[in-house]
Amino acid sequence: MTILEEILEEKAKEVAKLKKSYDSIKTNKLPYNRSLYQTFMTSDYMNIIAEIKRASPSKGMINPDVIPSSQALDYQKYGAGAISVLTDEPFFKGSMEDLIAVKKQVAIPILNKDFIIDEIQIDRARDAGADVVLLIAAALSPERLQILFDYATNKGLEVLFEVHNQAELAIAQTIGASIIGINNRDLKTFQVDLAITEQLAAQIDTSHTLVISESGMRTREDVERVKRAGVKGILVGETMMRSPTLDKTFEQLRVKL
Ligand SMILES: O=C(O)c1ccccc1NCC(=O)[C@H](O)[C@H](O)COP(=O)(O)O
Repeated sequence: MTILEEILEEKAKEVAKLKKSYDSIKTNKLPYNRSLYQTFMTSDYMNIIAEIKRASPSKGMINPDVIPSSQALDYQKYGAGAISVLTDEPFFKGSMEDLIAVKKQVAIPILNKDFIIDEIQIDRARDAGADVVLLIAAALSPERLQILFDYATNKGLEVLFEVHNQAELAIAQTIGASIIGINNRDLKTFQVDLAITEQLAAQIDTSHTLVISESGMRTREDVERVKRAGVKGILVGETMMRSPTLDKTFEQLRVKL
């Protein structure tokens, strides 16, 4: 079984529990309507989605003691265009409480980074104040992706549609995704290769579609490389979470477009 299959198996259990206990009507809803697309398409600098990521399957513990609200404030202060909060608990040690804490602190768009397989997770993301949700092409059938994509967009959320290969990109384009995340990490093998961004971005009309390069961003050279491929945004987790000097890390990665 691949790690993605393991994660999805756990998600199915989580969703089953959520369906028994989650009451959207009783939830204190936080506002959501900050547009990642608008912010990123009109910026002169490489936009950074800085991630709150305590742990991961590929790296184990990364920063278990992080305080999401203060980390998020720093991200915003140093120039993040958006913040991604990994809310999966079993594999990434995150939570929806992390997302709510971040939302209350900052004014920039918030991405709920999780493994969405059901509408109820989209309701929960929206109630918690997420502006953007993630759909991973490798996780679901094209039909199910279309249904969840429509569900999220009809509720006023933006969707970061994540792809890793040619076939997944074709699905994103058929569905009409306007924000495509190219994950450089193979979720089955954990191998990271920035050439994936170069190969796939070349097939996207980047004047209309916002392309985000995800995973493995460490240096200014990495960012310059994906910039040449037409990318306007990067999603950075581990490098941010391990940085002892976030101001310098942002300075290094936030290149002029
Ligand atoms: O990061 C993992 O090990 C991982 C494993 C299985 C599924 C997803 C995984 N990561 C989610 C992400 O896509 C990254 O958190 C994100 O792109 C940031 O990556 P990085 O900057 O390399 O931490």
